[in-house]
Amino acid sequence: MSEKHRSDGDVMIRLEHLRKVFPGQSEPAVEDLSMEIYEGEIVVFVGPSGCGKTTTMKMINRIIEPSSGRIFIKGEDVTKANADQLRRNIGYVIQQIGLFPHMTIAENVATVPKMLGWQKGRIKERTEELLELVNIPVSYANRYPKELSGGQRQRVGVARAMAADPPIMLMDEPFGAVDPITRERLQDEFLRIQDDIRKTIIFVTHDIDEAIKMGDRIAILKERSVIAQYDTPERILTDPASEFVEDFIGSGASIKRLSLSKVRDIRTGETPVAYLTDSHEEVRSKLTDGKDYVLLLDRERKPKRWVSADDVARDDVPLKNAGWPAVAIVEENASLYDTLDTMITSYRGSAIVVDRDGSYRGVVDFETVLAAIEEMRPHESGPNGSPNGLKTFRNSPDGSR
Ligand SMILES: Nc1ncnc2c1ncn2[C@@H]1O[C@H](COP(=O)(O)OP(=O)(O)OP(=O)(O)O)[C@@H](O)[C@H]1O
Repeated sequence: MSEKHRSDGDVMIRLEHLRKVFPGQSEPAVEDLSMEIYEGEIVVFVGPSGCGKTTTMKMINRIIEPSSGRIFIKGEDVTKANADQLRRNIGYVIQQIGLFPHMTIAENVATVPKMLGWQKGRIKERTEELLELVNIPVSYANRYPKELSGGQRQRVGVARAMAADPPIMLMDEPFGAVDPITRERLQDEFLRIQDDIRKTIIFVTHDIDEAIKMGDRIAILKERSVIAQYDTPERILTDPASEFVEDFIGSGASIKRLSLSKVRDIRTGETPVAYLTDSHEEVRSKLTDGKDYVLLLDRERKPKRWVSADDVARDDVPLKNAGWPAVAIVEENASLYDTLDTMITSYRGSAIVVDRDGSYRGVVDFETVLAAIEEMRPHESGPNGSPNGLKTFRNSPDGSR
């Protein structure tokens, strides 16, 4: 069950012809939405402002009552179920104003367990466990929300939503109100947590890049929550269903795809290597057959320095000072996007790939990455082909693009 992008999971949430017309409005906010959400997946709702994302999400926990249509959770029709009961099974994280300002961090996290009548000891234990999970020092338990940073408040919001261990979580722009660096960290942390907890999550965002990063599946919504495409990030990027989706993805679909591919999935190259403890003669012997550089490794095979023939010409310069430091290093699970970024800023235009322990595995250069991009392209020709390949992923049925 832990594999990403499964298509064979159990359906956790089924929405059938959901519709919402707010009182006094002539147009529906949500017109006729049907979809299935698989257990353990993160489904991201993304779409332009006012298209109905929040309304749709709030109908799932019935903060907003649907005008018509039905909601099933694990096959059970909950459209008319007791709404309080329902909400206990659904954690809810909202942007910014999520926390109760007059309650301490611990009290905020304990809201639902308290409502459920848990014993004090159990609540304390759970609160501490959750604060640890979301990276908040337990010593902050008695602080008030205003004494925390924006990122910390968001973490507490996530902890609170998870308190009673609900199988479903709704997250409405949960990381929207923090700076980009904190946001990225919160996203990474949350994905790490999700790897363990495997909740079924509906995640609302404006940001297509966040959707691509967080989603096992993405629902791109148009006005009135009409689904423009509901698919995996890969499929959305490689095969956008319409011009609307293409426009929503924006420019650089190929570049965005690079954030989904890992460097370990492509063929890495080799470079001559030697050890810092080797003799100069030994290092020089590797610089034959047109090889210009040798990568020097330490005893644990961690990359340390690049050297050329000139750098090792004199035996009196110790190898640990010869050449220049090897700094453009990426882990095998780095995305191609990050790898490319590292390569661009590196002196040699290549990156050294290491395993989790930091030991040398290989090198990648622009050619390797370009070859990988080439392989990602569908092998089609004709009117859809474009020389730079950047807009050719779309496989339109009418062959018009
Ligand atoms: N309580 C309400 N009463 C009347 N109209 C509402 C209400 N809540 C939302 N709407 C309208 O329903 C439509 C969808 O709003 P909703 O908040 O669901 O959109 P959204 O996609 O979440 O937007 P955003 O991304 O800007 O948060 C909008 O036109 C909005 O004005």
